Amino acid sequence: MNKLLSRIQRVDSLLCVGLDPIGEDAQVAGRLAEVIEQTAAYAAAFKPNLAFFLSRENGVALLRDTIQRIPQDIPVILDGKFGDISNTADHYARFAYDVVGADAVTVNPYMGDDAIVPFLREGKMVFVLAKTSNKPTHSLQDMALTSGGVLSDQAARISGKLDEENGGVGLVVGATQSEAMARVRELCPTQWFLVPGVGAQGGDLAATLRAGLRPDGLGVLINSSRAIWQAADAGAAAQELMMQINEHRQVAKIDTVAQG
Ligand SMILES: O=C(O)c1cc(=O)[nH]c(=O)n1[C@@H]1O[C@H](COP(=O)(O)O)[C@@H](O)[C@H]1O
Repeated sequence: MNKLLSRIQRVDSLLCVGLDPIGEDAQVAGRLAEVIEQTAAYAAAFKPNLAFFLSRENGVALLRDTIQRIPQDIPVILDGKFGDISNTADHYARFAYDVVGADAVTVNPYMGDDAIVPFLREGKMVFVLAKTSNKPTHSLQDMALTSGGVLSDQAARISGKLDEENGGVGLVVGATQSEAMARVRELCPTQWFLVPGVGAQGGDLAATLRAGLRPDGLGVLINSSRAIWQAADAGAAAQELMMQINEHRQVAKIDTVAQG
């Protein structure tokens, strides 16, 4: 959390650069190096997605090299959407933190809080999936609870409780879900949200930030993967998105002041 906060302050950015490498194995290492170099100045964090590495020969080595290439002061969120019994989760945590050197992970809360706890470590952060950006035909997250609200609210509450007890726990809320974003922000007023879904998935940046930003203009990390990776100039694409985010942060701050 400290690493994230100092990085955000240093570059005045809430942009998370997603690293979902697509393309031939032979070209991918070079493109990863290029994207990291061109976008680092605008990145509050990087988020490599594990699937895009595991689908290649020597994917774990490529992931480790990629994380090592990222400047030390920029947090790395390994997006593995891990979620298994605690004994197994402990091994995923060792992989993420000790083998490849990530600072944070994404975790699927379907199996409950004991699937999340093994990832809680001093100096590390965990982002728990709450309301994801996809729109499935058959959704679990939208299922009504007998106690009121929907299942994704329960994921938010679990993450809130773990954050209260341990610190370092945030949530994943999709940028395509601005209504849900507002509800999750009510349930979790102080936690950090990792927000994928702008760019290629068409999420509404303005609505997302209006609903998700905390009154201090922080609390949200906006991720973009394909839109940056596929850009002719990845640095320019990252800078442009960072600036758009900052404009909305200004407006949100002005609105907050106006509302008293
Ligand atoms: O946990 C995630 O990062 C995630 C959660 C979610 O709800 N939706 C979502 O798209 N993601 C990830 O965020 C990235 C989005 O990529 P783009 O749509 O290319 O920007 C991918 O790595 C997804 O796996």
